[in-house]
Parts: sequence; structure tokens; C-alpha cells
Amino acid sequence: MKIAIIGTGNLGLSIAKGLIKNNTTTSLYLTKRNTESIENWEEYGNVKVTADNREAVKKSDILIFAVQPNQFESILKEINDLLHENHVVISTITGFKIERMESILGSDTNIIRSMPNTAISVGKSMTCLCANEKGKKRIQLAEAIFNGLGTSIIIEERLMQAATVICASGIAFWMRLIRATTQGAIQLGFDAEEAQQMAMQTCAGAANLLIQGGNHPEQEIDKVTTPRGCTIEGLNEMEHQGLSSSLIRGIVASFNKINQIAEK
Ligand SMILES: NC(=O)C1=CN([C@@H]2O[C@H](COP(=O)(O)OP(=O)(O)OC[C@H]3O[C@@H](n4cnc5c(N)ncnc54)[C@H](O)[C@@H]3O)[C@@H](O)[C@H]2O)C=CC1
Ligand SMILES: O=C(O)[C@@H]1CCC=N1
Repeated sequence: MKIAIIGTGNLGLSIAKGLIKNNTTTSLYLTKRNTESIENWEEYGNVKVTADNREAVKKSDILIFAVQPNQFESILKEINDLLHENHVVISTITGFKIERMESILGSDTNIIRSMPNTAISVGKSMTCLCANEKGKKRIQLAEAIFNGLGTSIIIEERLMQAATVICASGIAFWMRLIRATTQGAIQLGFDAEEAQQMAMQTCAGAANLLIQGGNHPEQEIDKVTTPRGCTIEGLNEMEHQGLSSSLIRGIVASFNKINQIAEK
């Protein structure tokens, strides 16, 4: 696979890390306006770093765009004349509709919208995908790429903003929960390093119980909550303080904000 990442910032670099770990790319172009901070990536034999988006597009088949929304339109215009039948355009851009991409590139272009998260750097991204009519024939290719870097599902385009909140922003939400648990553990007497290890491994264990076991969270909670025990005492206090409610409200606030941004 000849892949180009156009815009190698936080997300683009995370994708590059995952791809390099996977070792499935024949060539990987990384573009950025100022390439200084990523030039060392050329130490990997098949990686080329450049500020020239057109060069990257010419030399690649799969084009993953990871620039800020306000930078995207001009970049699409810059490379449009180079696109051919084999190119697959994969956007990670928040709030940038397929319709808008088609208005620049034409509906004859293979267009896929993706919403990965930064856990793609460690092969654990939850990625949501959708495509235009033409791109639907190539969505299996996108699935193969993103399944190699975690898990992917195909969703309707109207749900992409919601997917951004749950999956992309979700990384930050879960980090905060892990940090709060770590702070609690320190207060109970563990040093910071032990506390974080305990918090993150317990979090991974809980997620894996659901991923591998397929149960509803409450079924797993029932196995832990001894009647009149410490777990239910803690859980109920957390709910009295609004744990579930605050998470749901945060998710909805994030969703409202993303819709505001998309309207601009
Ligand atoms: N950071 C995240 O966790 C996620 C971000 N996204 C979306 O991905 C996109 C990128 O986000 P971030 O990586 O956080 O932003 P960022 O600002 O870290 O990265 C954007 C990169 O694009 C480069 N760039 C700007 N103009 C360019 C041009 N003309 N040619 C080549 N490169 C250019 C910048 O130098 C920068 O390195 C955004 O649209 C965001 O909504 C989606 C999912 C998760
Ligand atoms: O916070 C943001 O707006 C972007 C979109 C998802 C992750 N970062």
C-alpha cells in the first residue's frame, strides 16, 4: 500500500506510528507545512517527509487527510487535478461533509470519511467510517487499514459528529477518569506510579471483560457488588454525586459544540 498522510500533526503522527508498527505500507509519505519536527521519520526506510502535498499525492494511492477543518478546502483544491481512479481519499476532518468534498473533487472520486482516535498509534483505535457512492466499493480497503490499527465500524454519515464525541474526544474523557482514579489511589496510600498502573490496568480489564465476554456492564457490576459491601457503597455515592449524569451531560455538551463548529 502506498499511503500519504497529508497534515502530520497530533492525529497524523498517531496514524503514522500505527502504520509503521504494522509494517503494511510499501511507502508512507508524511506532509506538513514545516517538516522540521518530523524529519527523523525518514530513518524508517519507506518513509518520505515533505512539505509538498502534490508530490505526496502523485506518489501514493491512499490519501489520509489529517489537517484542521479550515485548512482542508484549500488543500483539496491544491491536489484535485492530480487525482485519478485508483486514489482513495480518506478524510479524518471533523465536521467536513462528503457533499462538501464532492463539490470540490467531484462525485467520481473515491471518498471515505473516517473518525479514528489517537489510540491508533498503539493499534487500538475505534474508528467509524462512511463513504460516498463511489467510495463504497473501496470501503473494504479502509476497513482493512483501520482494522489493522484497532477496530472499525461503518456508520451513517449523519452520525459522524456523534462518533467524533464518543470515539475521538472519548480518549480525553477516559483519560480524565483514569487520572481521577489515580488521584483516589494516591489518597489511599499508593505512590503515583503504582496508582496509575492500578487505575489503567483495571480500566483495561473492565473494557476487556465487555469486549471479550460480551456482557452488559451491569452484569459485570453485579458480580463485584457484595450486598452491603464496599463496592455498592462507593458506586452509590458516585451516583449521588452525579457520575453518570455528568458524563452524559459532558457528552451532550461536546456534541452541541461540534455542531456549532460545523455550522460555521
Ligand atoms: N487529535 C485528535 O484526537 C483527532 C483529530 N481529528 C481531526 O483530525 C484533524 C487534525 O487534528 P490534529 O492532528 O489534532 O491537528 P494538528 O493541528 O495537530 O495537525 C494538523 C497538521 O496539519 C499540518 N498542516 C496545516 N496546513 C497544511 C498544509 N497546507 N499542508 C500540509 N500540512 C498542513 C499542520 O502543520 C499540522 O501538523 C482535525 O480536522 C481534527 O478534527 C479527528 C479525530 C481525532
Ligand atoms: O477537540 C476537537 O475538536 C477535535 C475533534 C476530535 C478530537 N479533537
